[in-house]
Amino acid sequence: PSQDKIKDTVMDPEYLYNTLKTLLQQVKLHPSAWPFQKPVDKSEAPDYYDHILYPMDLKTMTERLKNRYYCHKRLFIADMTRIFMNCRSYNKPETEYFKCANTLEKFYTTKLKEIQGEK
Ligand SMILES: COc1cccc2onc(N)c12
Repeated sequence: PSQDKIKDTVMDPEYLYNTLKTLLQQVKLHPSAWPFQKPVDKSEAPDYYDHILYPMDLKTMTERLKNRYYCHKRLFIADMTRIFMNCRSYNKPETEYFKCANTLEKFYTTKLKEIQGEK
């Protein structure tokens, strides 16, 4: 039993890492992910960083995952949610970016629930 305990504890970080890696990969491959692959370029939105204080993107999340920053699910969820919140805060509802955020968030939330074993 004690041996199991040790294995279980060790497996957790690896299990979390691999689960988040798969989820992030699926999100990055989604057709609506294109606006979020890299940090917003100032040349495309000169005032973006005046409005958005905590930018986030899928490339940064990939680096954070690799650096083992996501030691708990909630850290991953916080960064992913920020991508969508930033987009909906800076862009108007009728824009392509805003629509991509909603579509991608629906996909992401569905995948997350599958992992968490929710119905
Ligand atoms: C290429 O993505 C952009 C370009 C210009 C403004 C933007 O706000 N949110 C974005 N994802 C965005």
